[in-house]
Amino acid sequence: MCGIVGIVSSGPVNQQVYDSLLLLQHRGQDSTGIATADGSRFHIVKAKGQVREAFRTRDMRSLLGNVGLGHVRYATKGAAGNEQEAQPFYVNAPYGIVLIHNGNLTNTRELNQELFHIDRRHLNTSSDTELLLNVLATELQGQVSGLDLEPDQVFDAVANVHERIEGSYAVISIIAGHGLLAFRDPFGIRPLVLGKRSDANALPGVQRDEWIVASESLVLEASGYEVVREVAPGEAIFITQNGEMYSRQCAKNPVLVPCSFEYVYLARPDSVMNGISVYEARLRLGNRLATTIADLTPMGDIDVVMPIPDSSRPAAMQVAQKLGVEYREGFYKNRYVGRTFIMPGQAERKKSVRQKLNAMSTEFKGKNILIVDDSIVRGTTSKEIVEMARAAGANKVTFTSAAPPVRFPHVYGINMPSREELIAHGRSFPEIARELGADHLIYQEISDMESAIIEGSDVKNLEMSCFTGEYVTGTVSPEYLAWVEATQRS
Ligand SMILES: O=P(O)(O)OC[C@H]1O[C@H](OP(=O)(O)OP(=O)(O)O)[C@H](O)[C@@H]1O
Ligand SMILES: NC(=O)CC[C@H](N)C(=O)O
Ligand SMILES: [Mg+2]
Repeated sequence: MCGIVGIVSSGPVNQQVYDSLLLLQHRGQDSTGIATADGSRFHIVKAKGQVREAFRTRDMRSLLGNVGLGHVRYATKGAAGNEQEAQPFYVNAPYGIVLIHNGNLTNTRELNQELFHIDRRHLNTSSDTELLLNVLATELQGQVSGLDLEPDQVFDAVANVHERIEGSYAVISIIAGHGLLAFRDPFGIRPLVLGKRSDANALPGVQRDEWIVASESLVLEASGYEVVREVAPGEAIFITQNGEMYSRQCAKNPVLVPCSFEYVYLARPDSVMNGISVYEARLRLGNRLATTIADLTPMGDIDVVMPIPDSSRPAAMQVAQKLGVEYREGFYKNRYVGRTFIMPGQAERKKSVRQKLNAMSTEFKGKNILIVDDSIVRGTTSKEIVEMARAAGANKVTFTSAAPPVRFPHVYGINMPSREELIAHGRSFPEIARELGADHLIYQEISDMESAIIEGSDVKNLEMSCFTGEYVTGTVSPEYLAWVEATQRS
């Protein structure tokens, strides 16, 4: 999923980009990077790890310039621990371009061939973002003849990029000496929001705006930007170094199909995405789940409802309220351990669940516990949690998930490439419950998840492939999925 941000100001942007990345840390913990443009000169710092540990004071001092972008990575293509694949990526022609990307391309094999055999471009990593940058550079090269660059030339290049690449992509890029470019794939699978505020650095008497594009609206809110709007699916925004903003629809048949998993787990609850408050969507997911639970479980069987911190809290609160059962927090969370699902490697994820959560026996002894999590993917968290609840003296453990069973690989920016690792793949509900060690297991229905998320909004469809096996981009074939399964590690 990754977190991305780009800013155009008339003063230095390094601290603003850094602060924004801290707010997006929940979207990626593998590596991080910032690029700034000082006139036509780029300054780039990227490193493994999280924002606070990656950037030193001397790095920040080197990041000069009034246009900047930043990235926190959760790897989906290439290796998580590889510094070479940390973003941003850079190419020197035309003009000099740096680029960051949230999403995952699904035609990388074809692009690799095209870029090498036709465009004569060399790629030095297995990152799909490096491919994307080189496609953009090739298409931009095709549009320009001199040193000048018109917004329409940039938009024509993006239109060609849309024709060539497939998958999900929210992209921010700086074209040296010209400005900041941002665009979103024709399905708007990954989020991107545009904001502005009056530029306090502007020269006396000059009125200009400072612009920001970011993965989540909370970044804008926290820094005093007003939300202008979401970047539309297929749309490109170009903001010159002087703060003039241009936009154009660059895709032929754009249609909004945003990722359902953003609402279930990825995004921060205080963000609004595509007009939907993530927090409210999670409350509604809890309401719907409560109805399913009430249909399937005799109420006398539950003494307390418990969330698994952090992401399931809003849903669990609603489940408790709707069922009229007490809400208790029995798992204490160590705030210094990050999100376990986005850590690379199963051994680390498993170890971290124990480091992160501890069961307080006073809340469990002799009780029938209904546990609510936002989702069960590999079952890493739920297996450990059930064991911990039992060790803490729980009588019966009912495990519930505010999302439906995850049965299919995700190829649009969440690293779950193989079916085998998904606990719900090829298993019936009783079999999954047995695997988890739970007495009962209840999942949200797919249609309830969809309605809960989009209720009251203009969004008509959601990208739900990991629940349904239906992929919105046409070329995701069984052969492609088998190739991903065979070649990608999670
Ligand atoms: O079945 P699994 O493979 O374990 O994946 C699902 C779990 O991972 C996530 O938690 P995470 O610790 O990443 O983040 P959170 O603190 O936001 O809940 C999610 O909230 C579930 O608890
Ligand atoms: N999760 C993401 O958005 C990943 C971006 C890109 N595919 C990478 O692996 O670096
Ligand atoms: Mg969790």
